Amino acid sequence: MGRKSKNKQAAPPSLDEFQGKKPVYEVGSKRKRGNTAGTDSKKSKKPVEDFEEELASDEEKEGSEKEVTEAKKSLFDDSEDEMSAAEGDEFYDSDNGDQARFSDDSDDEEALSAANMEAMSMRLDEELEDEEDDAEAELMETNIAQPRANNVLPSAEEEEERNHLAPDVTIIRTRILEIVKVLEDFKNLGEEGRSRSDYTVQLIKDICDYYGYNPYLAEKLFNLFSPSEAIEFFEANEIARPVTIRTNTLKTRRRDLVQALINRGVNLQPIGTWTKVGLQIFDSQVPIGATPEYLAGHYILQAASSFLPVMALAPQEGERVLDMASAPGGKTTHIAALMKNTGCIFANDFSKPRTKSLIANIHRLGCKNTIVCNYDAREFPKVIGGFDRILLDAPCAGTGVISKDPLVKMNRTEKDFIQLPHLQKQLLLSAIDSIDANSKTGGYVVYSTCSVTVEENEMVVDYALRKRPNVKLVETGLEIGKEGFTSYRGKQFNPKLKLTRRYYPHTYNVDGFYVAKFKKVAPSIHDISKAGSKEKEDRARAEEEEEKSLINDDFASFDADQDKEMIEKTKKRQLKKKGINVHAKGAKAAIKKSGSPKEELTKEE
Ligand SMILES: C[S@@+](CC[C@H](N)C(=O)[O-])C[C@H]1O[C@@H](n2cnc3c(N)ncnc32)[C@H](O)[C@@H]1O
Repeated sequence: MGRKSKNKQAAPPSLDEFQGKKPVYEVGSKRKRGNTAGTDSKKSKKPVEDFEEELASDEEKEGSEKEVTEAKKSLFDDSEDEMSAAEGDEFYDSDNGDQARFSDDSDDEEALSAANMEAMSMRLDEELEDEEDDAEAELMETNIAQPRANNVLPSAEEEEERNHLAPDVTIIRTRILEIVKVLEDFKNLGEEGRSRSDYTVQLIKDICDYYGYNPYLAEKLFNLFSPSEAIEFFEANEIARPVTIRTNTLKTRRRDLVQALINRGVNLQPIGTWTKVGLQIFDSQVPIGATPEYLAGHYILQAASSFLPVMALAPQEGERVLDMASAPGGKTTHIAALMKNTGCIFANDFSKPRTKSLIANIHRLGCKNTIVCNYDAREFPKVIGGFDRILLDAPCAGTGVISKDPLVKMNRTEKDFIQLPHLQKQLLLSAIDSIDANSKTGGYVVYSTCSVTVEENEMVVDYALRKRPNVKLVETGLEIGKEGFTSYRGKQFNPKLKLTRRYYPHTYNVDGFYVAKFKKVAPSIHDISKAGSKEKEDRARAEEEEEKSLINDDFASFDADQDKEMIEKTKKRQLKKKGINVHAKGAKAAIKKSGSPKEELTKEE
């Protein structure tokens, strides 16, 4: 059961209603509009830039013409070149634009335009402040005499009885909120004879039932937060993030793009003061993925959080930069823009199909300093080294982009959180070894993921710091973001991990993300290593064995005896797809002999 099934039943109270607060944002409400991407929802908004004011006054003249209040417009053409990771393969990136849709806005809602956005935004902030004051007062009152929460947890008989019935999501929702309340004040509210873990176990079970997660992932994500923050996180994963675009400064200026899009009936606003190129789209009369400006490469549909790793990388003109896992190129093209098409970018990706969308984006956005390559990035620096800066936007479990790909909720298992971190660690070491420690302008590696788990983030970074003492963590230079963990569930990390940055959907209304920035301070023996991915794999296995961490044996090895049958079947299927008769004379031998048997067959036939 997932949360969607609940919609037909009576609406249960929200967490904020339950706690005496009003929600910070709601789908399709004015509140959501006021909640600019990348702006901490609890803080007041700063004024938008001057040019928006100019545009606003222009727009005022034609205000009524530009009212764009039609409900639910599907804004995007399924543009192939910004292929979503979910479509392509198991890896995630946060720029899955085609998932973004607008929700219905109520008819009586005042249309937001460049002319009134400032006023509306201020009004919303004022309302929010009032609501927060009321909520605080209410909470104070409630705190005076909180009764013990009896019968929050179901008795054994109730459980048994319920096993035969369809789950009632209203009951589950209410219980989730009650348990959160108890856990936040266990001493006073906990029922006698019940432990904290009794409540936690029931809460995680309810989270699985209500939001549709598998128990393993629900617990992993729950453990990242306090109980109430965890529910905010799960709630935020049910809501689409704002639709955002990045101005391609190789082709236009943001103010010109704003004017062009307003003329086409697009309601938009700068994302926040932390980016000079981002725009949030509220509503549009035209498909955002098919405007002439889009086709001319003046912008790219890109999640706001995807700007952050590139901003942290801060590439300079004339540098040599490697984007290790670059498809479909949202970040590569941003790097090219910051470098003003000078220097040289190596845009690498291991997936050949994904390099098609990478190449398409590079062409559309007019990047002229970029070379596309198709290596397993663990092969670096054997392929080429000596870079000034490297971005490793690593393949990850995608736990930061669940609102775009809800399948993550059920599909991610324990195995993923062993295999992916293992790959991420190897890739990060390769990145470090491929940097020129004597670079005059750089010497930096940025590691990022669109996942929020500690295994894929702090643990990977901590591992790299231990294995490569010739690097140190430095400030990311990013204005927003929470500090990385320096300890987690009894595990201590390098204290400098606090320099890394975490992003969550419920705090910044952006996709969940993680960013760490390293500076290489000295060369090391590994820099000249000619080891390829295979040797590195073996070495990493040996090292992890030593450290007694577990790596599943089936990771990266497909030639075990029990796999033989499967390998042959796959080969046959590939041959059939290519139109080759698998029953032809000699086909069997060719299948056995070769990984790419086409040539063999042609010869034999
Ligand atoms: C998070 S996505 C990258 C998104 C990209 N940076 C962007 O902004 O558009 C991760 C990418 O890693 C690639 N990948 C996975 N394993 C790899 C490896 N061993 N070497 C290089 N790339 C790899 C996947 O094909 C995928 O495109």
